Amino acid sequence: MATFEVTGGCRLSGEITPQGAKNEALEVICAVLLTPEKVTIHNIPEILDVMQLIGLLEAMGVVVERLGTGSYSFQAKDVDLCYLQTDEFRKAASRLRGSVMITGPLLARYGRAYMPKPGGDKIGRRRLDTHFIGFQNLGAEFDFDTDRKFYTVTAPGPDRRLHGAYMLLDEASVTGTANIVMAAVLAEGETTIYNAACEPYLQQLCRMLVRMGANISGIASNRLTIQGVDSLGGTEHTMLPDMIEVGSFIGMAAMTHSEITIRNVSYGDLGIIPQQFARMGIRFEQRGDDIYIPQQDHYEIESFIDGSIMTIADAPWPGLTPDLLSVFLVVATQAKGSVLIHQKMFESRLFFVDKLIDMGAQIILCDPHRATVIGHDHAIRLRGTTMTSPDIRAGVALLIAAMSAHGKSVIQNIDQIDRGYQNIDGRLNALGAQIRRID
Ligand SMILES: CC(=O)N[C@H]1[C@@H](OP(=O)(O)OP(=O)(O)OC[C@H]2O[C@@H](n3ccc(=O)[nH]c3=O)[C@H](O)[C@@H]2O)O[C@H](CO)[C@@H](O)[C@@H]1O
Ligand SMILES: C=C(OP(=O)(O)O)C(=O)O
Repeated sequence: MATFEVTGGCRLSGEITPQGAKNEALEVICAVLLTPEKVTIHNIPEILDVMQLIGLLEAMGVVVERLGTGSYSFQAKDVDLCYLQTDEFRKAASRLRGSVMITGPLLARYGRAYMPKPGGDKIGRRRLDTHFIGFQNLGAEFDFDTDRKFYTVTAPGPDRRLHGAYMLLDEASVTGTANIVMAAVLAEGETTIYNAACEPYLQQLCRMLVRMGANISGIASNRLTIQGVDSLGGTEHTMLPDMIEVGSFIGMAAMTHSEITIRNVSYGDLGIIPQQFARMGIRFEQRGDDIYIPQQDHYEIESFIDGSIMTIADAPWPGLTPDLLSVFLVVATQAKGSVLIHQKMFESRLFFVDKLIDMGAQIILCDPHRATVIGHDHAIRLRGTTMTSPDIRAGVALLIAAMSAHGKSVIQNIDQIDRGYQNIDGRLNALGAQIRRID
């Protein structure tokens, strides 16, 4: 089990550029299955989850070429659907969440798809109803083998083609919307998806599909209308920077009293994230497309206008992404003031606070969804300790805690961090951190 040994108390300085967005990568890479033509994608983060998805596509027969760092071409001329019924596929696909998005494209193009229960973070129940009810709305038949935890979907009729439909999703599921959009672009007729997720990565997916020949309107809204087409062609696509990485670096700079510049953040696509950090009292400046964070000794959490304690809660885009709440929580441990962190979407994502409490943080876990943090205002430093990363974002929150702490910390199970952050130790050490990877 790979481990980080972190020497706390080092201030960072300099510039850092965010990697391409993990969650966009998982969507757009699955979309290459929609066409026999070549699709070239730039700014792909070469992180564990993404490399596993690329490996999965290769095993399915997609010809993948690495053109340079983060640039790949994909050509899905002949896809081996039989591979999808092998144990090897089952094991590989169940290692990551994003693999679920091969279902929509395969169903659209070949009229059938198979999928094991996908992996991803163990952060509570992660149902897939939205995906499969969406496919059923398009006419597909669906079967779930409860013993093997295996899903099968089949398009209707002898021509095995999906049919456009109106649907109101019961929740704005990100991967669910991506899957249904990818199924609908090749369906016959018009599909309307209301209560669609509309975060920037979905917008990017839709724009890429339009360049491939799809007909989608309403992009960036929660109501997408898709006129099905007979086939799609190749394209070239450049991915956005990862907003979760940007947010993680802002929090890290504040916690470690560091002065850093985060380059090329695509500020307009960060939504409410900068505003939320500002409400935590963290100062920063937008400089062109960069974010400059000055060294600051204190940051004070605002109260609401009526004087009540601030709540930071997640919500579907344009609300605050749930993937940053662990970072907000750890940053609050050294703020002046108190905050309630309310993780509405996932029910098992806050248990890592036990580790922070061991380190000396003042946190009350109210229930699985809510934690109250009373900040130390840097009067008391966290103490280094040994901990295990339970999920990708808790992992990075623990890394931030360790970097700010007094003494050495050991973080085990850092595969969880590597799932989403590329060469995080190398990039942070270049700014002055002391993180040692022990294999
Ligand atoms: C590979 C990928 O892209 N993963 C992201 C994707 O996962 P994923 O697409 O799996 O997450 P979903 O959007 O489906 O839902 C996440 C959770 O939130 C709940 N939910 C969702 C929508 C809603 O309106 N109300 C609600 O309660 C769901 O029941 C589920 O438990 O989106 C999540 C939510 O932004 C992120 O945490 C994940 O990083
Ligand atoms: C929950 C996350 O990832 P996944 O959906 O891939 O498990 C995340 O990126 O924070």
